Amino acid sequence: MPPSSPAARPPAVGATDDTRLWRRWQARWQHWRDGCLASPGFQRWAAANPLTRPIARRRAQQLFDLMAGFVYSQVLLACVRLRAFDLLAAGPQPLAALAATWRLPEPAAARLLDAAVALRLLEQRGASGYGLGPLGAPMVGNAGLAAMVEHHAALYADLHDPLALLRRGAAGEGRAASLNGVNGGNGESGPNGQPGMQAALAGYWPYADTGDARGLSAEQVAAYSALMAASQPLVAGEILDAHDFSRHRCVLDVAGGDGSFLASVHARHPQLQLVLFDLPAVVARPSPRLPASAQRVGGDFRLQPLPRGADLLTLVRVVHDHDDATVQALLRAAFEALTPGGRLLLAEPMAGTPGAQAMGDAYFGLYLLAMGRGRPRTAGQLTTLLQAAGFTGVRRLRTRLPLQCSILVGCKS
Ligand SMILES: CC(C)=CCC/C(C)=C/CC/C(C)=C/C=C/C(C)=C/C=C/C=C(C)/C=C/C=C(C)/C=C/C=C(C)/C=C/CC(C)(C)O
Ligand SMILES: C[S@@+](CC[C@H](N)C(=O)[O-])C[C@H]1O[C@@H](n2cnc3c(N)ncnc32)[C@H](O)[C@@H]1O
Repeated sequence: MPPSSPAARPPAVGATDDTRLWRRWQARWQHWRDGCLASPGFQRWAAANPLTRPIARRRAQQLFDLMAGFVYSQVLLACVRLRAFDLLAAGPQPLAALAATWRLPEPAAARLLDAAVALRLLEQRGASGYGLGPLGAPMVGNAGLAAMVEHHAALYADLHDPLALLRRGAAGEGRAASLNGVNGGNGESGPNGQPGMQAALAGYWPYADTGDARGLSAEQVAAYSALMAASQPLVAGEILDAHDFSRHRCVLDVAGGDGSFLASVHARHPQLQLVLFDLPAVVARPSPRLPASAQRVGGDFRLQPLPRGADLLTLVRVVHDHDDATVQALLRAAFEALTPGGRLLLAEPMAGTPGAQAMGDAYFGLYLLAMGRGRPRTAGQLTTLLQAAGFTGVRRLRTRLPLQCSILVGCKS
């Protein structure tokens, strides 16, 4: 039994005899079950037995999908690069036409199209050729999803050697844990804590490993700011539907990127005063949808106080980028900046989200490791951090697609 499994841990102080007995039985059952599932004989029997066969087939398929997932991702990437979904939005097209448009030999185009059909991204439409599939149709015109798929090239490169990534990441975490102040890095070491070590995703998000991020140039923030602006519609609608913004007077969006979220707030609630806070190079980016009346403040929230006076402060896809010490300081600064009775709204994908567990600890766990800082947190862990900063009445708001973001709201009472 692995030492970290709950059954192997010593019973908590005060555990009753019943609890100890229950844990012992649980451990025995788990040991027996693991032995069965690992045994080729049991696997053969379960696949042959009509009662257990559906379970055996489903498990085999799930394991195969885990092994082959990286291939599926590249099929999706090829479709995105060829703009296959937007192209087929107008209607199905025959193989010859698609191959000509893409300047691919017909057999190569057929290979890709058949792969996309098998993955339900596309559908075979008889004599008409190929049309959209149920998983390809939501990609039509969705610049945010297309940009997400494209930028995964950096993560894919870092995951090439997962153990090397984990070892570099562990070195970075050790260093972060030894820091006392709120200043994340000292600027001397490379991404992931190794001097001179260059990692693709850490280079894409340069603020993650920079002591004073105010010096980042327009060029350094361009790619990630464009990705965040393109993908912002995935979350803005969820947040605006979940929380009643009309009860507020002034919204401060901290680390709000180029103002895309505030622009969506403005489109629904034009009466609200808006303040955008982000790194100087980010707030300087043009954002045509943001009204001229919106105030733009450039700075590093680890090094300077936040603008005061808002009665709603939003942190959208921000906190998971940072280690606990930085988050604690940021939440305290947010508490200070809000007017009495003001609200803090924190929105991001959260670990342990029912039905989307893989998104939290698997996808964002490794994503943020490759990025060089931060970790996915559960709603419970975030609630504890919010309460420690002084917020009361912290509650989770319902969102339609928790895969994309979950929301917590707390009050400065
Ligand atoms: C017959 C008919 C018409 C219907 C019957 C059946 C029916 C009701 C079907 C429903 C069809 C439907 C409405 C489908 C909708 C699909 C949707 C909305 C799909 C959405 C997918 C969203 C995805 C895949 C989101 C992915 C998000 C990702 C990968 C986000 C990554 C975020 C990152 C990397 C953030 C980075 C920031 C940092 C650095 C961590 O701070
Ligand atoms: C993942 S992006 C999210 C942007 C935006 N909230 C959204 O959801 O589209 C994180 C943002 O935090 C900003 N940021 C990171 N570290 C910061 C710091 N120390 N001070 C101010 N902004 C920072 C980045 O520039 C970036 O715009």
